[in-house]
Amino acid sequence: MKVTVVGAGAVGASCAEYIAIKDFASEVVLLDIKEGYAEGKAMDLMQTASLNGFDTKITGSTSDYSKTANSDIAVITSGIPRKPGMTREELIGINAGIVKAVSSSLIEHSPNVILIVVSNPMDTMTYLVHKTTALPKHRIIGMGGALDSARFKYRLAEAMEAPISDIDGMVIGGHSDTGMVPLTSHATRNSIRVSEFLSEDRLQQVADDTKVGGATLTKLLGTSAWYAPGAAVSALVQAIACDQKKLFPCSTFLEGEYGLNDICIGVPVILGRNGIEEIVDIPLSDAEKNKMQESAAGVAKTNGLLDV
Ligand SMILES: NC(=O)C1=CN([C@@H]2O[C@H](COP(=O)(O)OP(=O)(O)OC[C@H]3O[C@@H](n4cnc5c(N)ncnc54)[C@H](O)[C@@H]3O)[C@@H](O)[C@H]2O)C=CC1
Ligand SMILES: O=C([O-])CC(=O)C(=O)O
Repeated sequence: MKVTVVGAGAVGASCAEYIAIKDFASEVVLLDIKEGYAEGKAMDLMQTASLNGFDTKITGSTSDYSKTANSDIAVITSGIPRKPGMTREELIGINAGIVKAVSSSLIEHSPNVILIVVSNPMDTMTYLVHKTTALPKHRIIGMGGALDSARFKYRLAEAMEAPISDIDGMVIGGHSDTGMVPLTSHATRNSIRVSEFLSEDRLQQVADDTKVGGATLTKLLGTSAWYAPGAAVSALVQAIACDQKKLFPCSTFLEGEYGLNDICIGVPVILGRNGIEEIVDIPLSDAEKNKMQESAAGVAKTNGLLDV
């Protein structure tokens, strides 16, 4: 199993590290445009192998896509992150050109690749890849919901003073400060609805904190987060590589599911060796349906800024 990660910055390197530590891939190639940067990150990570007990071979490349040839999975993290006070949508001007060029180079060298798009604004970047490449839709996956759901579970556990392993919950919708739809009515603590433990106001606070999870960290760090994003990407890569058939919310091209068309947005999907093996269309309450429609309208507005 060969995995390429484009962008050896904060998220790309974290993602490569988690993939290596889980030891399910034979090879990880890190690629960046900064001269020597990916090679340096790869060497540094390889020097953790004997300490962390993995055999995954990590190599680096400066813009040489021949090194990525025949990748089974490729992750696109190349592009700029936001600074405090910015929205993800403001990154579109620079990141769209990068994501378009990178996806085309990846596919040229790995025609059977499954692409995972991370660069922001992620739903629009996923749509861009859908519109500008000939890849079938099940091989274009946007990562956002897995991260947002992890943050949702963190906030729920915090509010209930419960261990995170007790909590289950999911966030669908657009990966944006306003567009996320945390499914509070479906969230549970060991199969008991979280509304049994938390007041309506506290649950609303959890949902609000979840939606601005990325912005909160950006304010604290001066740039956006990388540990949880890297871990979320590695979980998707592992689900595909190991054919786990796991359910994650991912951004995928919709054709009528959730009443939406011609858009990539976060919905529950099953991930296995073929990429997105099924879109799971779950029943939503009227309030959740409305939030999903509003979220889609926001993503569509950003998509309208693309030149496709
Ligand atoms: N979807 C999600 O849930 C998340 C998305 N992100 C996004 O991921 C992206 C990366 O974030 P960070 O790693 O923190 O940024 P970073 O600045 O640390 O790393 C980005 C890397 O991309 C490289 N790069 C730029 N243009 C390139 C090109 N054409 N080819 C190859 N490499 C290129 C840069 O040299 C840099 O090393 C940002 O757009 C950020 O908003 C970050 C966290 C979560
Ligand atoms: O907040 C950002 O800009 C990066 C990101 O998507 C996240 O951490 O959720």
